Amino acid sequence: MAITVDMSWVFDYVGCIAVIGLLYFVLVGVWRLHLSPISHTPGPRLAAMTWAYEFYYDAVLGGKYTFKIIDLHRQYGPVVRINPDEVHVGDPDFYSVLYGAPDRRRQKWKIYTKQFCADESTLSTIDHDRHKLRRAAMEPYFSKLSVRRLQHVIEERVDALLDRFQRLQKESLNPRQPIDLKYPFSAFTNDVINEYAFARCDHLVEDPSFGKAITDNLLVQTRYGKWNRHIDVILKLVKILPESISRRVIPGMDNLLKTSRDMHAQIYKIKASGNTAKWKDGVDRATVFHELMASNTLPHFEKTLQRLTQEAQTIQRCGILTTSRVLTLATLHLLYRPSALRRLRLELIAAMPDPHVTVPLGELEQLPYLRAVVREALRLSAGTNERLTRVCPDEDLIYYDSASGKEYVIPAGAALSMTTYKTVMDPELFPDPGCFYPERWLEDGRVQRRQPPRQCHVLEKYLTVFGGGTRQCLGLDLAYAEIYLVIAKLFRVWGNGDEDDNERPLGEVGVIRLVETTPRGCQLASDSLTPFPYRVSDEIQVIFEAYD
Ligand code: HEM
Repeated sequence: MAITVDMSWVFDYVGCIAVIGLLYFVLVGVWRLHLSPISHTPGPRLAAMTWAYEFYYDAVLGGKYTFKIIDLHRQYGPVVRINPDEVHVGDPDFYSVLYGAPDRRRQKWKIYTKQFCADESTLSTIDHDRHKLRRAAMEPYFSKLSVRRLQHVIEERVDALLDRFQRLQKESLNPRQPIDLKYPFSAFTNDVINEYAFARCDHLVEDPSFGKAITDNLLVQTRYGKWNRHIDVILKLVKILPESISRRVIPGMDNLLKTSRDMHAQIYKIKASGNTAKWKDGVDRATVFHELMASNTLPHFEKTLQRLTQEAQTIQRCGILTTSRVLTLATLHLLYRPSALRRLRLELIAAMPDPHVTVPLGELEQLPYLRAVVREALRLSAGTNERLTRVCPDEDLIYYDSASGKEYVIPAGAALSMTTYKTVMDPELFPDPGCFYPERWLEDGRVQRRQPPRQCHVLEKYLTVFGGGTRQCLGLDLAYAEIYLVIAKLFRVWGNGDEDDNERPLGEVGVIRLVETTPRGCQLASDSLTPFPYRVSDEIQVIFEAYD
């Protein structure tokens, strides 16, 4: 006799769950489209209804949402809703309103900070007052004054880098083998941040591959930021797996964990030696963590090992690829535009007649063309090329669109963002935005003959690559110091083969040749917090030909 099992209850349950699910999605959709405090903002309905819209551009297409947002502004105007909870403003003049003066409270947004995977760091701190407290304790260490006082620390690494460039051909089995510039420059910025902030040096500049694996791992890690923003649970799960497994699941994970362990051990040592004779032992100057531990303003609960390890990791991560990208772009564009390089070198030779004599940073920063080159390289790097999101907890922000006469009120508590890449690539502000024209930063600068000169001090306010307001980059002065010192010293002694042999300036050591690389090939292909495109074709290949 056949036994029949009544399965109808299973179908009843499934049907019930499906109806509840459908109802939930309908209600969420109605809320997002019609009832949410930002429902009046223009934008694609799909983006307003579901996160899948952004996820598609971020994850499926791979870092394309910034470019899509720029398109959306063309279609919908200066204010666009880009996901269920966030509004994006495309007007560069709104920057100071959004990021605010020091007395305006600005919070970060949880969904934005998830990508840093370091919730307790200053960078990820959501609350305005807590951020202020954490930042104030570190600020003196990264101030302009401190950076100038430690110029010799940075300069020692610049000299090591230049030394290495001179030896490259002799060290290589194939002297015609080009190198990808991002590796030596990332090795340099890595060494500097470790020396400057932690009084330790891994000597990546002297490493045969310039610490290639470490840079590659950092690049891979920047990609996880996007995924983590959407589905952070995956990384959380991977982190609790045994390391032998997690390193196989996620490439670059072993480096992330190793850095975290190293930092942890280093901070543990400092903490353990507090109030003992060993405090500051083994370092020739107090590190930022000695200062943080000793800080009277930072309460005890802010000095935990876990928090300070996250702080150390973000300082390191923030300072390496960003600055290295600017150095790489400056070198590429100067080699590609001989007239700009010639003008820069004339200025450097006059300012540094003996290339071995140290020129104070303050003097280098006053050289007009060098200053213009640094600004233009920063502009082309776009800093972090993703939007920076803020929440204004206690004021509505009002945007008035003069073209349409419309006023948009963005209510307190809503997530609001702007993208520096959009500003620095705006042809209205920077004609021919993809091209390298340091001249636009000179007082009477004009990019093309037919264009009227623009006042460069007017442009300065649009160079927002370091962010703005209370959350502006903490390492700004350190980054400037690295960029000025490398570009000045590098191009003081290396040319591009433009001069006759008998015109060679005193101290010139060789020629840098660009190999099969064009600025067009190196334009931004995908957005991420760290401005490096990932495609292999974006390598910037050069050969250093040292004179005998
Ligand atoms: C050209 C190089 C650099 C660029 C373009 C850059 C850009 C930025 C930007 C845009 C932010 C704001 C992020 C946000 O609002 O969420 C930021 C924050 C930060 N940067 Fe940089 N950065 C650079 C170099 C450095 C260096 C060398 C350090 C090393 C100390 C550093 C450390 C930090 C830290 C700690 C923060 C968080 C500040 C805070 O939240 O108060 N950056 N950076």
